[in-house]
Amino acid sequence: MLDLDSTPINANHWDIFCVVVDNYGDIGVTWRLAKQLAAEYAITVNLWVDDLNSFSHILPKLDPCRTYQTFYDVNIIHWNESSTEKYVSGSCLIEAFACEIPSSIIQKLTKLKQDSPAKLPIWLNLEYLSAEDWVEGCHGLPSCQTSGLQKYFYLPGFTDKTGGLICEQNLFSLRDSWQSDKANKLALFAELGLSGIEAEHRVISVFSYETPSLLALIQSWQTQNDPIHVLIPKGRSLNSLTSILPCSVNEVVAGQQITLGNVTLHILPMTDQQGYDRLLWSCDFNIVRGEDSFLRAQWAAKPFIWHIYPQEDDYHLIKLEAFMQIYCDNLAPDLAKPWCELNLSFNQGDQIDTVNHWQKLEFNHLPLLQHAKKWPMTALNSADLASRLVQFMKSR
Ligand SMILES: Cc1cn([C@H]2C[C@H](O)[C@@H](COP(=O)(O)OP(=O)(O)O[C@H]3O[C@@H](C)[C@H](O)[C@@H](O)[C@H]3O)O2)c(=O)[nH]c1=O
Repeated sequence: MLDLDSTPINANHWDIFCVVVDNYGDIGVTWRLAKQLAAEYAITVNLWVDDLNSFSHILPKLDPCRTYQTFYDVNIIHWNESSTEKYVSGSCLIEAFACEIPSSIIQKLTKLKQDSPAKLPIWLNLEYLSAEDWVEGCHGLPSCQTSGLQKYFYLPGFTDKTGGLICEQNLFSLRDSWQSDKANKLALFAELGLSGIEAEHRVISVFSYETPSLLALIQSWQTQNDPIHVLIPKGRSLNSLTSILPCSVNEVVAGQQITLGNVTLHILPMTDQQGYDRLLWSCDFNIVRGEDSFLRAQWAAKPFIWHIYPQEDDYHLIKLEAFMQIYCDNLAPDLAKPWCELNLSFNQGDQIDTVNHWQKLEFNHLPLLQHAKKWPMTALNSADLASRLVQFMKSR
């Protein structure tokens, strides 16, 4: 067991601080990054997280009652007042998504700046992913704090002037080898306890927020000729389906199977991130949300709908437009149009348009799939986030 009192801390270690605002995205992104830095760059990473209960949904082996534990060579520390008192500075300090590090740490850093400035860690604020144009101009900018310390803005993004996208070096080869054999997906479905799925059946995963569009889509699939399996982890998507569930949402259990005409809803347990990646690789279409599942759906090389995290004054629709524009850059207009309209209407909760655009796209499934296969290399734009981050650190 890791214990900061007894463990010698390598002065080159990195600290990543994460506040779980809601759901799993904040911890999802920082956990991916921490694992990759440890595995590919042999960096000792301390991941400080304020809510281990949420974290345990995507890392089932995590014990929410323990302050220090290590998985995949990442030191996971429950961030609270007493644990942060033991903070020892390393070479990099990442505040994820503008979560504010405690004043006790700022005081330590301020003192370090006076006593031995060369030992100050590079302090970064890792921002949310956006495809908007302004990201290039703000990525890497320094910001002087009232404490006199300097912090940099690190902005992920899709172009070479941004901080890049999280993607492990071997991810695409693992995905390709998984997808090259249909037996893999069938084995995964069996492992998850899903029955009745045959190799040629259409399988769609759903990890969305609440929206009437989801209900409309599932109702439209019910009347189709071919079987469709909808895989839904227990969570927020189900709140939109109360009118078609045989019981209340609270009574729904993982493993449950609900038949609605030609549609079978399979309720899934949450799995770890690796399991979720495999699920995305195994489905024909994925409905995803937030930030991390949105990116992983792109890496899965399958067509998807992005249910973007709603923001005030519909700002999220601007972010959605920005992404759709780059995603459709090399896509034929007669395909790009219905795909964008499907995403927009799904996000706006427009039931009629969502179903109409879905139906238009169905006939174009193959070209959309071909585009989805090409997209990951285009999006990655020569270097992933972790490698750009390591370069960024070297250049400071
Ligand atoms: C369904 C499932 C997801 N996951 C993981 C994948 C992701 O890492 C994580 C989900 O995170 P996201 O897709 O980002 O969606 P999200 O909606 O959960 O998270 C967020 O979105 C951000 C944009 C907001 O700022 C956050 O505050 C947060 O709300 O859960 C699993 O590991 N196993 C599973 O079974």
